[in-house]
Amino acid sequence: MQSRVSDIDSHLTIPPTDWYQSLTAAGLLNPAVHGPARYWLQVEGSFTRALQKQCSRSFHVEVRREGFATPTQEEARRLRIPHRQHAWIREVSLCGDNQPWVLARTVIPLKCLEGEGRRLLHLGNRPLGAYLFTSPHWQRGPLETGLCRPVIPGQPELARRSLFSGHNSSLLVGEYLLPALFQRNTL
Ligand SMILES: C=C(O[C@@H]1C=C(C(=O)O)C=C[C@H]1O)C(=O)O
Repeated sequence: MQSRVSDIDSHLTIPPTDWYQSLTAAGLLNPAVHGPARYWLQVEGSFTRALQKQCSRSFHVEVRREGFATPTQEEARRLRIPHRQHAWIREVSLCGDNQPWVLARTVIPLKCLEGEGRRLLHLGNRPLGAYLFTSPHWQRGPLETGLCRPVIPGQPELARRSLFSGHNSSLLVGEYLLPALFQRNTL
């Protein structure tokens, strides 16, 4: 997988994360989910759109790592694909007003890349949400809440994730909230 991550911003990497079926379940272990991040853990519709609404100047997507790689065992299980099967894995920063607000990791199984799904290989800095929410094929499943275990100071502590299901395949989108997003006191 090609990486564009430098040492300077290594805190902008995704820590190991435990996933819970609901915000309430995660809240029993970490009440921070009910704090200022709560809105972002639950907001429906396109996350990109929700972030764009919060920007005063600009929004952009920065690709950090992208390529064929092996998902984690837990991701493979969630996607119901064989453990060692490669998938297209895309990791990006979603930046508001030139600051990283969210890290996103999307695992796209081979089956999703067939036919018009090939476009997913060439998104570059265009947000995935623009593709998923303008195509009638994709349906979002329920949101899970993630509690991260940061290993480097500044890494995200809270996350959300959901499956998007297409014709006969699903992809998995995880969004990891950086404190810069919800410590801005604007919501
Ligand atoms: C899934 C969406 O797409 C967003 C864009 C992403 C990307 O470009 O890789 C990743 C995660 C998302 O937050 C969305 O807007 O809801």
